[in-house]
Amino acid sequence: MTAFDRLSNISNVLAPPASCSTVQSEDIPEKPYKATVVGSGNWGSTIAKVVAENCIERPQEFDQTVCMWVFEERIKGEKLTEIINTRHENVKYLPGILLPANVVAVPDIVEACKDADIIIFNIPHQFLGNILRQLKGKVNPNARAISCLKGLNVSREGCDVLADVISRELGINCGALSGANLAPEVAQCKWSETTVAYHTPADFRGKGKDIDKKVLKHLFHRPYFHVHVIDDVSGISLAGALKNVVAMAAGFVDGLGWGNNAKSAVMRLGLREMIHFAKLYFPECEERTFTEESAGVADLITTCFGGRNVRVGKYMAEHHVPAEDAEKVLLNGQSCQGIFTTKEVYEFLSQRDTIDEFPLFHVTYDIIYNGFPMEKLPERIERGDEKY
Ligand SMILES: NC(=O)C1=CN([C@@H]2O[C@H](COP(=O)(O)OP(=O)(O)OC[C@H]3O[C@@H](n4cnc5c(N)ncnc54)[C@H](O)[C@@H]3O)[C@@H](O)[C@H]2O)C=CC1
Ligand SMILES: O=C(CO)COP(=O)(O)O
Repeated sequence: MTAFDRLSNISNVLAPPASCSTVQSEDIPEKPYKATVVGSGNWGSTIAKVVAENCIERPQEFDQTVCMWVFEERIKGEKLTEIINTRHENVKYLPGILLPANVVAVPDIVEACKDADIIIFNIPHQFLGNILRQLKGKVNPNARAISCLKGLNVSREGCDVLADVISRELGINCGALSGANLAPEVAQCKWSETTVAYHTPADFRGKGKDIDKKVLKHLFHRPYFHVHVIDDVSGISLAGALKNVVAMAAGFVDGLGWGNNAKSAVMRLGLREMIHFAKLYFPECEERTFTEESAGVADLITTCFGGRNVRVGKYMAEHHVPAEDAEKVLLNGQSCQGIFTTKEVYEFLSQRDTIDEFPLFHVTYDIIYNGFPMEKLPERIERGDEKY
């Protein structure tokens, strides 16, 4: 039985009571929008859960089935897709959380996306290029996308936010979702906020026919997951990527036992470098995205206190091991994006000859990749901080 054979059974089981629906007539589209999630890691599975809950509550607005593309692997001999579709739990990447039965795990990326009106990308960013190559020319040309990825694309040509890479490669408009959202907390329905950013495209087909900001709010907002929708796609994307570099440095401070004041200093300078980076290379960004949105300062704080990046940095300091080893020991297959982003940011700033304007990003790179002693971090950031 394929994943799709199961869909009709599932939607029968899930037909919601009429009282569940809070949809107003103006929100009802010509045909319910179909959402697909690409990715099934810690955050991918959590966002699939959030979206699937909303699809159940809004049957006139959204198709009842949410396909979730799963990078297939075997867990004790069983396929992960089969486990998800029968037990409704992602036992590897989001253990202990029951996924709604309308989340259907699909191992074939093209099949998962083929009828989607909205494709939500949620994978570690080192895998994005390969995914887009497989999807190119195969998605509905009228589809829209949202990137939940936190990372950057750096090449010889420059630096792009990932929403722009998705738009360019697939020819579909792409916004972003980013915020102070540690997945295990959101998955347990603990209250949090997030930021969604979306530009209505020039070829917008009209209300009821196309995704707009209100549809996105309905798709992602939950009583425990408060969505604020803005325009600044580049701003929330950069903030989500760059805070991972700062969190690695915050982890070094934790591991060295230097205390809260030192960690706050690193976070302060980190926020300053994040904003400086945005102003220099993405002038369309708004500074207040960094200082006022969940995707800005709040995400920096939560990641530096409870995220995987800070834990990896701390482990490196405590055990004197390379970042990749710490990632393997701590994360059971999950990914620490700060390791890649630190390198990508360093390479981009070096190409542009501006690395000296970013002493925290620079020393974090030197610690992870060049064996620079982390105890000397203050010397590097004190000196650099006075330059601008
Ligand atoms: N976990 C979290 O708390 C949050 C994560 N994010 C961001 O969301 C994005 C996705 O992160 P997570 O879902 O947490 O992923 P994760 O860190 O749990 O990564 C594991 C995922 O990578 C997949 N994978 C492994 N090898 C692969 C391959 N060769 N090709 C394709 N996929 C492969 C695995 O199947 C699994 O789904 C990242 O950019 C992350 O920074 C954003 C907010 C919160
Ligand atoms: O982005 C996140 C929280 O918003 C998750 O951060 P980590 O990847 O460090 O766990």
